[in-house]
Amino acid sequence: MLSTGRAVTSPACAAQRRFMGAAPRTVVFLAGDHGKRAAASVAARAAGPSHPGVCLEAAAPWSMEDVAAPVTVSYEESVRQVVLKQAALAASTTPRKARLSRRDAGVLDEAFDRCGAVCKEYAKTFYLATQLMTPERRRAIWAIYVWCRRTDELVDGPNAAHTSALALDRWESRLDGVFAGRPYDMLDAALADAVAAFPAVDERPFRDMVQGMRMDLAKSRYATFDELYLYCYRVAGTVGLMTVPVMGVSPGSQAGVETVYAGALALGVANQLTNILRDVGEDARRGRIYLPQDELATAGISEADIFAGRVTVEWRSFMKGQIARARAYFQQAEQGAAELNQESRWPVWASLLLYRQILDEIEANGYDNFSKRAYVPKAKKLAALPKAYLRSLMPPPSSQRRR
Ligand SMILES: CC(C)=CCC/C(C)=C/CC/C(C)=C/CC/C(C)=C/COP(=O)(O)OP(=O)(O)O
Repeated sequence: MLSTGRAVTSPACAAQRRFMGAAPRTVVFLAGDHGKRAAASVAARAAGPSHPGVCLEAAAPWSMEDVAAPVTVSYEESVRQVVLKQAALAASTTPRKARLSRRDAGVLDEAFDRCGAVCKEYAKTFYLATQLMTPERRRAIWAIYVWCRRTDELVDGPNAAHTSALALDRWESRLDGVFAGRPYDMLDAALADAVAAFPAVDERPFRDMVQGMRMDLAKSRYATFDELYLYCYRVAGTVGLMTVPVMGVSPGSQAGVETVYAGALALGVANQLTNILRDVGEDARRGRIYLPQDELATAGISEADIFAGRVTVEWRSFMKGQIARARAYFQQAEQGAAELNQESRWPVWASLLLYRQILDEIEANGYDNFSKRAYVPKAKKLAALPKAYLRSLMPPPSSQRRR
């Protein structure tokens, strides 16, 4: 249910339009979080009259209070609303018609085997750690992984130069087919079967990921961290929202499903920020800078510095701040990971511990991420597996709390 109240265009929206030439985007403030609402309300009054062409990106139940003072919010807040909505779907058991008949079981087995093979090839450690999960969960995770990989390849793969907005539109229609039980090919059929088996898996994060690919086609600069956050949510945080309903929350958890979803989002954001920090040089050679421009300016770093790969005092200090922020997201992810179903925790801890180590390697390289690629040596990667396994055996902290 959406309000009919006054809404205003956010500064972040204006920045986005500057970069993307997009239609005016307005986000209205939604239920909860009184402190932020008060602050946002002041911002809204300052922003002036409402804007035509309102587009609501976040939808959640309204209270009368919210109707009285709907105001603009940051992308971070609108993503938070998406997460809350996804968490509310966690208990969803409405069956989907997408399951193929028993006759097709052989075809599906083959499709899932293929998904497993792709996962094994590109994400070995993660694949290995999925072996502890129940077969139904494991195959669903592989199918989701393969869909994400194929989506990413549209803008990052060998044929990326030929990917147009139209190709992404077609890919999105195929996605609708998956959720409607009309898969296009075998790999889509595997995903259709997975989302039928786990009805709490919603189409929204999948569509948002395609939006992330659209952003990549249209944009090569990010004005603020809020803009970058939206990008990180779309291309990586969405993976967390797609997979949590499959992985499941520990029956002993008292943490609330929102904590788990927020942790999953945080892991995606942390991984993506890490990926960005590792690849600054590589991205710059493609003319791309995935770092907040306002923060670069404050640090006294110009685009020319980045293109020339200058590892200055300013750069090191800037990188320290960026790394600290990525680590904070990893920390939030830990809280969610600990509350997952025990058999699903291992792959999550493995990916968290492994990816976080890249940040240590950037430090070890003296913050030179222009000419050196930070990578985790094989021995360290292997050592992370038993460490992750031990972590996965620990009961959810919330189950230990006294009630
Ligand atoms: C923490 C909780 C509660 C749940 C976990 C939910 C999950 C699985 C989140 C994972 C999110 C994730 C793996 C996002 C992808 C992020 C990312 C930057 C992937 C990079 O992929 P590649 O491009 O293949 O990486 P490399 O370039 O390092 O090979």
